[in-house]
Amino acid sequence: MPGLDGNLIRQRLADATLYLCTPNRPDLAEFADAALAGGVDIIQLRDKSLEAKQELDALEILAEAAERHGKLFAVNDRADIAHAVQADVLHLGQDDLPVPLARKILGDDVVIGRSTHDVDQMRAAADEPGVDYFCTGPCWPTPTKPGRPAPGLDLVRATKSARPWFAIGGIDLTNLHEVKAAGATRVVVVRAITDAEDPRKAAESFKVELSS
Ligand SMILES: Cc1ncc(COP(=O)(O)OP(=O)(O)O)c(N)n1
Ligand SMILES: Cc1ncsc1CCOP(=O)(O)O
Ligand SMILES: [Mg+2]
Repeated sequence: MPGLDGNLIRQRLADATLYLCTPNRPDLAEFADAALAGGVDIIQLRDKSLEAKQELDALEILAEAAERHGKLFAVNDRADIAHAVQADVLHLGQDDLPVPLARKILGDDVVIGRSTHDVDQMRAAADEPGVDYFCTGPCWPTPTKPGRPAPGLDLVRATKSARPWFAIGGIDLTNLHEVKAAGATRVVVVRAITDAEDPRKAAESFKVELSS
């Protein structure tokens, strides 16, 4: 299956407001379908426990689900795997592969995102060549990323960029209004959708709140 054209991926990124990271799970195909039907715009496999073959299998499921819904699928950390599966998006943290190296592997038709945790990193990601979007956070300490200190909403308030950027970390439907009031229009979530009894409804509720 050929990958999407880079312009189409960047158009979808420009329209994206809800980004979901999910671990692998036995019902991954049904879960991804529900989340994407509810309005998730980008779905990332984030699961450090997987062997490469398991990761490839899970990514195939996400790629097919994203294609069915006209949305984007993302690989975390690994440019080689992103290249192998023709991912739409690669997400890189501060301790991951440098962006220029990832670009060498992936070319220009893949969106690359960056994590940032303080004002200096945020400003660097806002200007760094080869970066398409970045994330700021955690907004609140979160068990999903243990040991990562939370810069909190101050970093969201400080963030200004022409590039798309997302707030991340501890965000749920009860505190989303605070994240929006701090200036974010796009969010990344994990537990708020992966732990939801009805992932489709949870995604729909996020989209309603993000569009108002
Ligand atoms: C969309 C998105 N934002 C942030 C992260 C976190 O990346 P990183 O800081 O490299 O931490 P790990 O996820 O690799 O543990 C992400 N994966 N996706
Ligand atoms: C991967 C990552 N990076 C910063 S916070 C975070 C996890 C966010 O997870 P949750 O939405 O469950 O708090
Ligand atoms: Mg990483």
